[in-house]
Amino acid sequence: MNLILTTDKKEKIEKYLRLLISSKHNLTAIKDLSEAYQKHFLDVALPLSNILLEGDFIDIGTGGGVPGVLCAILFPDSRWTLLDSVRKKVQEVERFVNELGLTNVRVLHQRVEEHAKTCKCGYDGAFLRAVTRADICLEYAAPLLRMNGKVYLYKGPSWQNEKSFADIAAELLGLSFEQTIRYQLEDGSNRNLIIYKKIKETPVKYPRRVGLALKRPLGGN
Ligand SMILES: C[S@@+](CC[C@H](N)C(=O)[O-])C[C@H]1O[C@@H](n2cnc3c(N)ncnc32)[C@H](O)[C@@H]1O
Repeated sequence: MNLILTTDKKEKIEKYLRLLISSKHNLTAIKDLSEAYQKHFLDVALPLSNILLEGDFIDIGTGGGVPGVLCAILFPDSRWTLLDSVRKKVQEVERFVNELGLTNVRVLHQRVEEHAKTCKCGYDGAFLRAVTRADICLEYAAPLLRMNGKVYLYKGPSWQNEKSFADIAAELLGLSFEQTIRYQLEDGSNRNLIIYKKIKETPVKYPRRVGLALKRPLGGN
């Protein structure tokens, strides 16, 4: 991995993973630190080895804070909004952020469709891991990005089936497929970081009202 991990970052990553796996709110099925290191930390960090994240980013559907908390530790000069619609998750992530002393993170309890309506966003990047099908993720993310901003989707092998749906949605949303970064975890699982770039204004009708992206996905049913 090309990422340079200072002692301070290593300590924060371990502290965060310990907080995550010991939370009484069941934010992850993983309860073992070395497994959390592999399946949460390395899953997030490996594909970012040659990427420098600078600017304003959003982690949509952050759950227990993955990937947002880890990215905020790895890239301290970037600013992160961690968003989730489930209050108890957001409160728990807020606690983690305070315990870690991260000053480049804000945590929001909101549905992403509502966030798009209430903020004049202009994020440089939107990250989504394990949220929903790729075309729905793109509808959530595109309206929040500035021009040339990027969507980063963490996907497993399901990506092969999702790509055709995602490409239909991308065309409607003003996004262009940029790159797939393929990587493998120690247990042999194949992973992908999929990157789309905003090349045109997203029509103002997106995202559609709450729930519609899921009910009638742009890529079709
Ligand atoms: C399976 S969890 C994944 C959490 C984390 N990203 C990870 O990789 O461990 C999906 C999360 O997305 C959130 N979510 C789903 N739809 C959402 C929406 N429309 N707005 C905000 N959060 C949403 C859920 O509440 C849930 O916490």
